[in-house]
Amino acid sequence: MKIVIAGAGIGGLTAALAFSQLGHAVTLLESAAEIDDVGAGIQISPNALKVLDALGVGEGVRRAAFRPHALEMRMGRSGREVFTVSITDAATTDWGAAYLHLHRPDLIAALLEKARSAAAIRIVLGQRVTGFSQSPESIAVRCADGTVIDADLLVGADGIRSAVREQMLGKQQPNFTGNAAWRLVVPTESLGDYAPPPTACVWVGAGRHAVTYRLRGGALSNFVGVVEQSDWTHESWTDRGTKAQALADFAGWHPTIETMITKAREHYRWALFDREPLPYWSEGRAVLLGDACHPTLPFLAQGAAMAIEDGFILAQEVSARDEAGLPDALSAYFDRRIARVSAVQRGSRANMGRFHRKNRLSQLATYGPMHIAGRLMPGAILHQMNWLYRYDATGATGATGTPDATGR
Ligand SMILES: Cc1cc2nc3c(=O)[nH]c(=O)nc-3n(C[C@H](O)[C@H](O)[C@H](O)COP(=O)(O)OP(=O)(O)OC[C@H]3O[C@@H](n4cnc5c(N)ncnc54)[C@H](O)[C@@H]3O)c2cc1C
Repeated sequence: MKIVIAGAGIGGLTAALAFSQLGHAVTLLESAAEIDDVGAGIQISPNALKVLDALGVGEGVRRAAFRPHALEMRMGRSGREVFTVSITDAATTDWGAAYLHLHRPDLIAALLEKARSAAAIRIVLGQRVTGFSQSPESIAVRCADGTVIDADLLVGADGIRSAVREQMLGKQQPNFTGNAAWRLVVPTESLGDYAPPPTACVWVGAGRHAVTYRLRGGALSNFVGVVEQSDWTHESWTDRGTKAQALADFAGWHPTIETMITKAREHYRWALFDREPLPYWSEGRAVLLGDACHPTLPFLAQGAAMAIEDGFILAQEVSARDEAGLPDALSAYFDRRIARVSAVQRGSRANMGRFHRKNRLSQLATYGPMHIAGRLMPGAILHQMNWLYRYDATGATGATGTPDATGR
């Protein structure tokens, strides 16, 4: 089939590789003049890495990654440990792949290198998709410069403000959560004694939390700091912020946090959005994936992982039938994905509440049991991630995980 994909982000690139591997011709249209990504970190969990392996980018990703040895939670101001749980080799074996940290541009570069070497993928930069019209036989994809491309299937991988979704379901703003996320990356050597631990570490405090981890074999350190920003209005959503504002947001926090903010050269602040699950993801020959249909809060670090799984499963379902079976393929794709992504959306929201305990009493009630569980049953904390991490969209490892949080 002739597949047009709108958006060459993590989801669009993954889908392009999956479709081309299964013998389809792909045109990937990206509105930006260059494909790169913000200098921030991303956690790639085992469920996503299994897909990247199946697409032949796992090795490139591993070369660029950092592998943390533990999950940790600490109090933001004092740095006191709530729990530390080792990510053992046994856990990694059970999940079926490693848990990695990457610099986002490194992940994009690994996907892009593979896509550029695939004869069946044509990448067009600076080409913004504005809409589509379709008949039962084909779909015509319209671009901002007047170009029209005929295809058998249009995949909207065009992110949270998707033009493809807008045409399908009308213009609806995603919900602003009242939170903004600071994101910065800093060379680890510049931090001296205040380098963050070589773990995935969540620092918790009243109305805010931070996550620190290492990238690029440890050479870079990443900081994501989430702060309540309920006074923000539509106009402030694109306000990128300054170092002074980041320091003010985390004033009095542990020197690791303050030093990371001080030493970073660039400070970005992002408004965080959420959206209720959509009733459908396709209309005729147009279909959505990733943030275009399920923007996910970052509190389970699964937004990109879900886009990666989506792209692979969509290509599998489409390829399992001939063109006449396209409506069934798109229904099967939705049915295989909706329970899992909805559970991730709910789990992310619940984690946001857990991390942002306001007063001492609710902090004690939340972090106290976590502290005890970390000491007495560290395996139980890792076990909670099994439904997410064991899942294998490729089926190559026998799909030991479950598609949703109920364990079904
Ligand atoms: C603070 C923060 C931390 C996060 N951390 C993690 C993490 O650790 N792990 C994880 O798995 N996820 C994480 N996420 C989520 C993750 O970043 C997103 O879910 C993921 O990038 C979505 O990928 P996507 O391809 O669907 O969309 P996007 O990455 O938004 O890509 C969309 C692409 O489409 C292009 N585009 C837009 N409109 C058009 C158009 N009309 N025509 C053509 N091209 C278009 C854009 O330029 C872009 O390249 C985090 C998110 C945030 C905010």
